[in-house]
Amino acid sequence: MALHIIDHPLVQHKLALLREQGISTKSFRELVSEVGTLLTYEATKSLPLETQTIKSWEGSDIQVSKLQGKKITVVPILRAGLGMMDGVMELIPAAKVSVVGLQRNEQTLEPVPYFEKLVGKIDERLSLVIDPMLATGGSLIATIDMLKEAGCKQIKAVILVAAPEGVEATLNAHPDVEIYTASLDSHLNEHGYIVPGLGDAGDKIFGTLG
Ligand SMILES: O=P(O)(O)OC[C@H]1O[C@H](OP(=O)(O)OP(=O)(O)O)[C@H](O)[C@@H]1O
Ligand SMILES: O=c1cc[nH]c(=O)[nH]1
Ligand SMILES: [Mg+2]
Repeated sequence: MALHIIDHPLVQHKLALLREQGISTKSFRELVSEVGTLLTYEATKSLPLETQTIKSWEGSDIQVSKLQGKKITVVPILRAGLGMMDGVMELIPAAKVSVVGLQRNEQTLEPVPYFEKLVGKIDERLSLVIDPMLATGGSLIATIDMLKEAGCKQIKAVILVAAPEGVEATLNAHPDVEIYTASLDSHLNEHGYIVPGLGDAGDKIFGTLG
């Protein structure tokens, strides 16, 4: 299945706290990071394991399961994606980071690229794209385009809140990509904001609201 809605009680509780009007920058930041960790746990569930033989504590040979050598690159979409970084890296601390900078034009809602620094050998890696918001899908689709152009073959997106419009557009453009989200919300408003959504996630994480 290409869309995974994570209904774990901890995810849903933290999402509820994120939706509160007037939430402080500190609380918003902490919760975005925490939900990032929990969604990453789900998004990495299908990583392949291999059996290895090791010496146990009392000297016998035992068989254990370890992650296969599949390497991961985490891909935060600037700015708001940075808010999930610490939480995501807590579970996969050895992952390399590929940074993509996109800013939505507030009139046209088109993503405007301004930065791209991908890690090497991306064709051998799983890309885990992280962004709190999937609205029209323009930013995620542009990021996936960049990753595929660089040769990446396996891509998952970890999103806090998604709009149906953005999920549909992304899966139409890139049916092979898997999306993990805490919520599929109702719709986009006339300004392209997700309803009920979280408001402007970048501004709330960086404290640039108002
Ligand atoms: O699906 P879309 O319609 O493309 O909208 C989603 C994008 O918009 C937000 O970023 P924004 O452009 O506000 O930049 P910021 O993170 O710097 O605030 C959000 O973090 C996504 O990247
Ligand atoms: O609802 C939205 C849509 C785009 N970007 C946000 O930060 N929030
Ligand atoms: Mg923003």
